[in-house]
Amino acid sequence: MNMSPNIAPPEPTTHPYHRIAVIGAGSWGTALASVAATAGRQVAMFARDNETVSEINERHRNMRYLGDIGLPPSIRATQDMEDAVGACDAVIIVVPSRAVRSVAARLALFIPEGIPVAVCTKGIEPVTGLLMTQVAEEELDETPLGTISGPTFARETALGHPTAACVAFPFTYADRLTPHQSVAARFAHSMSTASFQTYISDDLVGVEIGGAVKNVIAIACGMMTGAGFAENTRAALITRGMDEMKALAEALGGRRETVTGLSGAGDLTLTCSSTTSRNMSLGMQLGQGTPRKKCFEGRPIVVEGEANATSIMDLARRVGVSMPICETVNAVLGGRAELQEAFKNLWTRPIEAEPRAMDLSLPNPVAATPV
Ligand SMILES: NC(=O)C1=CN([C@@H]2O[C@H](COP(=O)(O)OP(=O)(O)OC[C@H]3O[C@@H](n4cnc5c(N)ncnc54)[C@H](OP(=O)(O)O)[C@@H]3O)[C@@H](O)[C@H]2O)C=CC1
Ligand SMILES: O=C(CO)COP(=O)(O)O
Repeated sequence: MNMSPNIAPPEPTTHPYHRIAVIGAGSWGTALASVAATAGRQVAMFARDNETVSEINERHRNMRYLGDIGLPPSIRATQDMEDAVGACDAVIIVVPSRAVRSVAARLALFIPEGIPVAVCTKGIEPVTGLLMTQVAEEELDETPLGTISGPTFARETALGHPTAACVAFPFTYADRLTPHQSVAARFAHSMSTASFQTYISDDLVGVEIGGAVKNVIAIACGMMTGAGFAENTRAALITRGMDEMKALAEALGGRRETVTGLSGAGDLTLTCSSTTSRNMSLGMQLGQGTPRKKCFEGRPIVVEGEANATSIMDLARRVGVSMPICETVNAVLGGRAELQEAFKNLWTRPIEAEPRAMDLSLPNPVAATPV
């Protein structure tokens, strides 16, 4: 269990990381590279696609992702991961959850010792139930690992719309004595611009659980909207979804209040109310009856809530946390429940305490009501 945070914001004496490598040149990787370059950092991006590398270096655009947004010309792209990380002071991994382990394993071959890595992917690994930084830790050993997470649509971030995110790294004993010199503070300082506001946290578990679970709740909100339920229903799903996130974070050693911050409540607010969210959008299409194969017009889009619903539920069961909304989404996605019926069933569950500390163990009142 994390103790009280005792953390302080960056000070003028906080030294940023000057050279940042970004591994992954999709929409969020491109937006984060743009933030870092705007903050004055030297940025090297690793992209596996040759055309993307040429476009970024020559036209200062990433046509496949965010193609209409100009990028800072100082960003350098390369297809060679060793070249990207060779002279860096800090690394950002930003690939889909299914690729984090293989990317971290490859990075381990080149990364200089002691260089901090922020894993900005949102998910839980299938089978192992590990958070994304824990997956990276298995491959990168002693590397300091953390994340940057919050309500941050890539496109809006890259366009410079005011955005806020939490930079989370575990605190060492020394960090508690000089918090402004912590990895979290230095990373936050490195990524701060006039439109990208950073906050710091030492509760990596709380921040990562917020980022991973909100995607499933966003699918739930999309499903119920698409299926014709109304605003009361969405507000209930967001609020009770946050309760599920808090309970899981706490069971894993995180803090409940972290989940009320940018990475939990903030990201839920964003993604549960906008079809810019791929998770909300997938849910909405499914709720409207679109077959999965036809969603997004058949294009392969990264939808982390779909990719991680089962691993999140497996993890929740393992640590004994009840997550009825996530369970409903997982059952519908897996074809084990009919969407309308499954969401209606959420409203006939036994009465529970809010917050869930107290066990009321009351029967299902709907089932008990005489007809
Ligand atoms: N987009 C957003 O607004 C935000 C996204 N995130 C999170 O960031 C993560 C990435 O999402 P996002 O950037 O949107 O996804 P995208 O689909 O936009 O991009 C994914 C990128 O990862 C690359 N990639 C995939 N597999 C590998 C691999 N094995 N090795 C190297 N590169 C690989 C892809 O390369 P290629 O193009 O060659 O396939 C692509 O550049 C997700 O976990 C998401 O939840 C977090 C906050 C905001
Ligand atoms: O995580 C995100 C914003 O914070 C992006 O959400 P989607 O993956 O649902 O588009």
